[in-house]
Amino acid sequence: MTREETELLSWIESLLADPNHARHPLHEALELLYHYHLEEKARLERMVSISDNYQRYAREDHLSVRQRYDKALRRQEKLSRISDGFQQLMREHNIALKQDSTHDPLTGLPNRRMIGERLERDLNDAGRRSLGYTLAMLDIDHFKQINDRHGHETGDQVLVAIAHIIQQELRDYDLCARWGGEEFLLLLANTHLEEGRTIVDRLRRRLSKIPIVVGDVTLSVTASAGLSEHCAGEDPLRETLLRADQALLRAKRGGRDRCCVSHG
Ligand SMILES: Nc1nc2c(ncn2[C@@H]2O[C@H](COP(=O)(O)OP(=O)(O)OP(=O)(O)O)[C@@H](O)[C@H]2O)c(=O)[nH]1
Repeated sequence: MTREETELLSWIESLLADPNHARHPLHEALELLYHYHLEEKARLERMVSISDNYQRYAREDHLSVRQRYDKALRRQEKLSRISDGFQQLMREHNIALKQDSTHDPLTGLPNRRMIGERLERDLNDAGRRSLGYTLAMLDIDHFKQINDRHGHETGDQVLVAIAHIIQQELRDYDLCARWGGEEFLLLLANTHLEEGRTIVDRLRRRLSKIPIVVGDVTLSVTASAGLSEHCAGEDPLRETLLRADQALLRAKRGGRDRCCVSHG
């Protein structure tokens, strides 16, 4: 209420209260007008108050819709992060599973399973077949003595070192797998038998010259090998490999530290 309004109202109140004006012809009209004004004023104040409340509720309602939206968005983002993390985990898990099923856990070399797949693929490749395809079975000599003298764990580390040397010595397109125990199978693609013998002999020489150090033990190893070249129509994992195995047996019987070949 403004100051003028307050003053006017208190003036009217004092006029109405003055007994000298009680019989004035306008007294009753002024009194009615005065009360009418007070009622109208109260009504107006109620309407303003309702309007204010309505605006406040509308603001709060708008705010809570936004808050709900933000919360849902945050939850969605969290779910997306969890889902991304889960998918990444599954991808890593699949890669690890594939690695475990196709590689030897000790040396990290491909295992028999991978060799089977690779042989099938390579030997279906007519180009590679015509360039020659040689298998070499390489076996470390007297490996049992290493285990017996230095313990199985040292033996393990020697196998890891041997795997490393073989891989360094081979060409990029060759493949070395751990066939079992101290036996390694080499797939020499684009290679005829005599070239294969040269490669494997070079590898054996290198293997025998490199000192293998495991903790405070330093030792050297020799290896024997049997080679066979895949012939057309031959089952590589049965017939060609069997011939390589027989050649290896001859190398062992012939005194070890040597290479024998099977001419098919
Ligand atoms: N440390 C270790 N030893 C292994 C592993 N796999 C096989 N061996 C051992 O390799 C040895 C192979 O022995 P043999 O088959 O008698 O052959 P060798 O002593 O190498 O003799 P030749 O092959 O006849 O020269 C055994 O003592 C096996 O226990 C392995 O993963 N780790």
